Parts: sequence; structure tokens; C-alpha cells
Amino acid sequence: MMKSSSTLVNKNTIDTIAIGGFDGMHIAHQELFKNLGKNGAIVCIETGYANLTPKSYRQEYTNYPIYYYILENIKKLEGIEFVKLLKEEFTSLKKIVIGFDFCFGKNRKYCIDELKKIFDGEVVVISEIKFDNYPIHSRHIREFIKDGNIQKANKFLGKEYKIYGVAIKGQGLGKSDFVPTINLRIDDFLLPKDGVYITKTYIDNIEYNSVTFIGNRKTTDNSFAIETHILNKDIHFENINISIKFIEKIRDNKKFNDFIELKNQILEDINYAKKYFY
Ligand SMILES: Cc1cc2nc3c(=O)[nH]c(=O)nc-3n(C[C@H](O)[C@H](O)[C@H](O)COP(=O)(O)O)c2cc1C
Ligand SMILES: Nc1ncnc2c1ncn2[C@@H]1O[C@H](COP(=O)(O)OP(=O)(O)OP(=O)(O)O)[C@@H](O)[C@H]1O
Repeated sequence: MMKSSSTLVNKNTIDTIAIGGFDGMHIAHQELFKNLGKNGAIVCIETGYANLTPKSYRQEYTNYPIYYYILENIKKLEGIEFVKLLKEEFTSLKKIVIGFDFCFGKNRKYCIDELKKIFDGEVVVISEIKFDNYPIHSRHIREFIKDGNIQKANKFLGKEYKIYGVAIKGQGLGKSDFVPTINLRIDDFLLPKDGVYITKTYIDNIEYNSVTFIGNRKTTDNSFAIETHILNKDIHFENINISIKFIEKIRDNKKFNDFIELKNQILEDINYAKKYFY
């Protein structure tokens, strides 16, 4: 199926929609999308809290066009008004796909039964999807990421957790005293717990194996940094868009007694990552 941007699709052809916040576009969200059919679309309610796939980054994880609605603008609607809005927006609407816990409208007082009564088309309800008996939800994935439990987060996401940022100027110490790194500024995305991670880094759509450090550089200037070292390559960039996929946490951030100790540890981290990749 071709990827359909919402700007390219004729809204009047859309006959099925899935509704929700869809931060992370995780495994359970993808189960909903399986019911969208040929002329489906995703209606994404923007809470302002999405930080796994903020803004329009969700489109990367589906071929269906996504239409964004700001929660603040629709949360006071009565049930009838909400359904009327959907039918005005999608004039061929026949089917709505939602999860077991979907509620909407003023004070979230309208849930599945009300939707079935108000909407004159089909309402498909997906029962709670779990992984190893644990319910899959964006809020749980955020907690795994905040704990550095990347492997579990990735299992729930159904893909490797990916963040986007911009390369910025560093201290200039890496290349001379440690290993070369690309320093990053990350906005909007949830950062994994401070520490060192096995990662893949994407620059100009090229994938590089890497290790990434997140945290205060306790051993040097104590300032907060996100730095990625590309394995087996000495490349340096600034002001370029970069994305990073997290694979596994290697260790916590640490203060070392001197630069030599830190350098030795960084080399060990690199070796650990190389064993994963090669
Ligand atoms: C794989 C890796 C692990 C790192 N681990 C630590 C650490 O545990 N503690 C710390 O203070 N700094 C750590 N750093 C950050 C270094 O202090 C940092 O790369 C160095 O200060 C150079 O910074 P610059 O790129 O801004 O010049 C790590 C960096 C890398 C690449
Ligand atoms: N585990 C799940 N099983 C089935 N449906 C789900 C599941 N999680 C979410 N949904 C459905 O997917 C849609 C999007 O939900 P939502 O954005 O609230 O996801 P979520 O992962 O539950 O997020 P949060 O943890 O922030 O509540 C809703 O229709 C919701 O009912």
C-alpha cells in the first residue's frame, strides 16, 4: 500500500476512520488500523502531550492519511456534535474503529455505547491488546523509556524507538580527548533515561551504527548533552537533521576520576556495541 499523506487524499472518499491520540503508533494502535480497509484514515486527537511520535511524526508509521484535531477545540462538544463534526469532515463515513476504552466529548462522558447509539454507521471495537499479559498503552511505553528499559519499550512499540534532532556544536573535547561525537539538540521527543545506549543514527537517510550518551557530562563540564558516536567513522556535522533509534541501554551515566578513566570506559562501551552489530 502506498503511503497517503492527508494533503493528497480526497477526504470525501474516506469511509472508515480510527480515532484516538495514537502517540507512539504502537502495536495496539496498529491493530486498530488493520480494520481501516481501502479507504480508511486516522483521526488523531492532539492532546499536546504526545512525545513518542509528536506533531506529524506519526505519519511515518502508517500508510493511512492522518488528520489531526486539537483536543482543546473539540473536548467540550456533546456526543451528537462530535459525530456531526466527523460526518461533515468525512462525508462518506460509514465505519468508526475504536479501542475498548475510547471515550469522547464533554467530560469524556460519551463512550462506546453512546457512540453506537449516535452514529448511524458501523462501530468496530477492538478489545484490549496485551503483550505478555501486560496491556499496551502509550503511558506504559513512556515509563519504560524513562526507566531506560528500551528493549521492553521497543517490544510494545513494535519497532525501535526513534527520536529526531538537530546537530549542534559541542565542547570540542570529544575528538581531542575521547572519541568524536555529534552533539544533538532534541525538542518534543521523550528522552530515554540518562546513560549510554546502543543506537542507530540516521543522517541524510544513511544508517550508521552508533553509541549514544545522554546526561550531564559529570566528568567534564557537567552540562547536559546528547551525543552520538558513529562506529568506525570520523564524521562531523552541525545544523543538520539527525534521527536516532535506540536499541539497548549499556550502562548508567557516571562521574570518572579523570579523563583517562572516562576514555577507557567509552572504548569499552564502543566494544560492547560492536559485539551487538558485528
Ligand atoms: C559512549 C560515550 C559514553 C560517555 N559516558 C560518559 C559518562 O559516563 N560520564 C560523563 O561524564 N561523560 C560521558 N560521556 C560524554 C563525554 O564526557 C563527552 O563526549 C566529552 O565531554 C566530549 O564532549 P564534546 O563532544 O562536547 O566535545 C560519554 C560519551 C560517549 C560518546
Ligand atoms: N491496548 C489497546 N488495545 C486496544 N485498543 C487500544 C489499546 N490502546 C489504545 N487503544 C485504542 O487506540 C485508540 C488510541 O488510543 P490512545 O491514544 O488513548 O492510546 P493509549 O496507548 O491507550 O494511550 P494512553 O496510554 O496515553 O492512554 C483508542 O481508540 C483506544 O481505545
